[in-house]
Amino acid sequence: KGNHWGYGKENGPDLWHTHYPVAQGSRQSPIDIPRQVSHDPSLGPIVLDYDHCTSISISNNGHSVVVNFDDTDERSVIHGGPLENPYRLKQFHFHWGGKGCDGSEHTVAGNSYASELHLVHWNAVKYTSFDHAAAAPEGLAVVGIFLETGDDHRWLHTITDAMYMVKYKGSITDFKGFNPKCLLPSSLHYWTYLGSLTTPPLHESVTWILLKDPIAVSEKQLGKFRLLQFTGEEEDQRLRMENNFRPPQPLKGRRIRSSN
Ligand SMILES: NS(=O)(=O)c1c(F)c(F)c(S(=O)(=O)CCO)c(N[C@H](c2ccccc2)[C@@H](O)c2ccccc2)c1F
Ligand SMILES: [Zn+2]
Repeated sequence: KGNHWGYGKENGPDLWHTHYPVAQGSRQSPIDIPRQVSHDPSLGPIVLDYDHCTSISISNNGHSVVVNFDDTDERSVIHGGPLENPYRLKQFHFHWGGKGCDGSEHTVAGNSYASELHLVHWNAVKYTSFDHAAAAPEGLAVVGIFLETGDDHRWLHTITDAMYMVKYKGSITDFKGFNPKCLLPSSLHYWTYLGSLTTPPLHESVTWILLKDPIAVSEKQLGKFRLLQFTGEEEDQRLRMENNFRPPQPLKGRRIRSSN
């Protein structure tokens, strides 16, 4: 109905181009990362400076579960790697599949992971607001981290425990003092390429930085993501939030670089 986009048959990724023509643009995300990627020795390490980061809330916006941060100053930024400026952390969210199915957005040599975490940052040096940055070519930097099923992730519990408070679309609750540094894998080796948001408005404004090493989370923890609903409490339809991922898009000649 209308241009309310989603992940269902009637409003899913294959239909987004009708309201968001950029969906068929030249730098869309996600993509498949091929087995062989050119190594660029000039690419320095990515630095995640989250020590004074301030999470504010956790919310269900009908598309994903989102942890929002206070981005009114340079408290939590990433810099280095392919980035010319520091970028401020604004929010992070996840994409995941159905029971026993993979749900990452990027794939590696054709293989999907169970889930993918996105840390969304914006360039507050060059742009005056997130919304301006979000529509500008160098405006956003999103760090992607793959989740694979394995042992329990000791810190992910804080997020999955809060999920029962934001089960329905439109719900939000306090979520202070969470530092996403605890969700990083041991190695910060990464792939980087120029792409887009993977949801409408699909702005081609993202420098993607994908960490090569996945983190392990348990099937039980992933199951808690699927207790979330796409729909609001007042709606009679109860749609379980799962498979909220866009499939890989054409590379269209883009170069993908690998850190050491
Ligand atoms: N995979 S992705 O990183 O491209 C992505 C998502 F997949 C995604 F689901 C979201 S979302 O906020 O959960 C719902 C869609 O707006 C955002 N959220 C964007 C956003 C909103 C507020 C703060 C940071 C990021 C997105 O909603 C957005 C971007 C630009 C302009 C308006 C909205 C997003 F950036
Ligand atoms: Zn995302």
